[in-house]
Order: sequence, then C-alpha cells, then structure tokens
Amino acid sequence: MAMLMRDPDSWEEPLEFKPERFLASSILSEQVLKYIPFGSGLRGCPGANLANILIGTAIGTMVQWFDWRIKGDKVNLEEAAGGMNLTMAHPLKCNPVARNINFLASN
Ligand code: HEM
Repeated sequence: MAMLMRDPDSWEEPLEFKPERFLASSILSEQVLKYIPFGSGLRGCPGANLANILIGTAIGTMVQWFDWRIKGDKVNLEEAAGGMNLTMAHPLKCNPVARNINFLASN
C-alpha cells in the first residue's frame, strides 16, 4: 500500500493544500489507512484524540496571535528522501510577528 502523502494513487489532487480532505476520516474508513500518524490497531496511539485537540488548539492560537513571515513568498514543500517520517528537505524557517489583536479594548 502506498502511503506517500502526494501519491496520486492515494490522494485526489495530491499537490493541492486541502486540509478538508481529512474531515471525512473515520477510524474504519479506507481514507484513514492512507495516513496513519498515530499507528493503528491494538497498539495504536491511545492519545490520538487528545493530541488532535491539543494540536488544533495550539496551531489555532499561533495563527490567531501571530503573522508567520517567511523569506520570499513561497514555502518549498519538497520532501527529504524517504524513511518512516515525512521530513521537509528544506526545513521551514519563519518569524512570528505579533498581530495587533486587542479584543479587550472598548470602543
Ligand atoms: C502528535 C502527537 C502524537 C503522535 C504523532 C503519536 C503517535 C504515536 C504512534 C505512531 C504510536 C505507535 C502506534 C503503533 O505502534 O501502532 C503511539 C503510541 C502511543 N502513544 Fe502516541 N502520539 C501522540 C500523542 C500522544 C499523547 C498525547 C499520548 C498520551 C497522553 C500518547 C500516548 C501513547 C501511548 C501510551 C502509546 C503506546 C501504545 C501501546 O503501545 O499500546 N501519544 N503514539
């Protein structure tokens, strides 16, 4: 079974950024076997639900409070040569710039 993240045999429009493609996942779907960050089966990660909640909250907070600046205008998503983990060939370097969100201020 191919498990490459951009394998057109496994993914529709594999080069497009479409995080909503994961919304349809359920533990029994074929979809979930294409991407198994938490392993699966009896020894699968028992912390998967907690991790998904924490990661969503952490990323949401980082995006809400900071503008993430990169050098240039495009992120190079080239992957490093295989292994078990998916690694960026050119690790992302970016600077967080605090957003001016002052939602506690009165008008
Ligand atoms: C992004 C976060 C996480 C990732 C990517 C991750 C990934 C994994 C993977 C790949 C395994 C091995 C599964 C297998 O062998 O099939 C595993 C096992 C495990 N994980 Fe996680 N995990 C995460 C977070 C957590 C959290 C938050 C907890 C606990 C609060 C946790 C507790 C465990 C435990 C106890 C095992 C061993 C299960 C066993 O061997 O029966 N993990 N995890």
